[in-house]
Amino acid sequence: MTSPHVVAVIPAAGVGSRMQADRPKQYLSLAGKTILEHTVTLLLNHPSVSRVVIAISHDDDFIHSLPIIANANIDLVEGGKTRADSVLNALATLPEESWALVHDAARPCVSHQDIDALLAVMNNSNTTGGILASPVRDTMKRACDHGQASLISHTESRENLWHALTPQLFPTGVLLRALNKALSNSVTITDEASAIEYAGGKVALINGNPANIKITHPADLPLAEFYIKQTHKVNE
Ligand SMILES: Nc1ccn([C@@H]2O[C@H](COP(=O)(O)OP(=O)(O)OP(=O)(O)O)[C@@H](O)[C@H]2O)c(=O)n1
Ligand SMILES: C[C@](O)(CO)[C@H](O)COP(=O)(O)O
Repeated sequence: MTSPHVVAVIPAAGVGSRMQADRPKQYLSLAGKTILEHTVTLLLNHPSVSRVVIAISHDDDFIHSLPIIANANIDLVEGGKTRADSVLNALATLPEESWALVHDAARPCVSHQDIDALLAVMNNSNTTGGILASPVRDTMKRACDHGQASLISHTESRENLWHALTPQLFPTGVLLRALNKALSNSVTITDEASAIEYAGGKVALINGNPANIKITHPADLPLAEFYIKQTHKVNE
């Protein structure tokens, strides 16, 4: 049986406002390469990934300075106003029968081992697809919504609560239709799984390494640098 066509989709069209850097965070340097180069390289080097599609901002001034972009298995598409729009634009260029492995550019520390565990969902007929996720480990508090951020409103149960990570893996055609349905109904979509859930699909949670952090704030950079050095040893 031929293995399904898996295409990595990398949303990389954000501005990284929370990072407060002089450039979009995916172009900040970690361990000698940009964050985007780390992410693209690890996906290109995975044996099950046939192509990589990167969604970039229409005014991206950095992408063409990255040597890896010349790779024949990389396509660039224009991103959109939101992450979901950027993913949609990339999905529109893929074969309907492929599987889309959607992974944030800002998550350069994912391991091939975790990607292998996620890919197994393609053989599970009981679910639409799956996502890497990590169980919540802290007590969760909901803040008061009276503008007093430091006050606790109440404690939420953390039972069965998970952090959604990426990659998130779904059949391309199913995901495209689910995203279009959710967005056309003005549903707030912050990950692919929420669109699949909205469309009535079943999403498998695959326990992933919490080192697969999304670089969001300045404090994440030294942590990501440490994890990247660990992940390189594992992925090689
Ligand atoms: N319109 C957008 C917004 C985000 N992203 C991408 O989605 C991923 C996760 O989003 P996030 O961490 O929020 O990145 P930014 O939107 O850049 O960050 P911020 O919210 O701090 O501005 C990032 O790789 C980002 O580049 C995208 O492709 N298109
Ligand atoms: C997709 C994601 O990384 C899963 O946790 C997250 O939803 C992205 O959120 P962001 O606000 O776009 O960074």
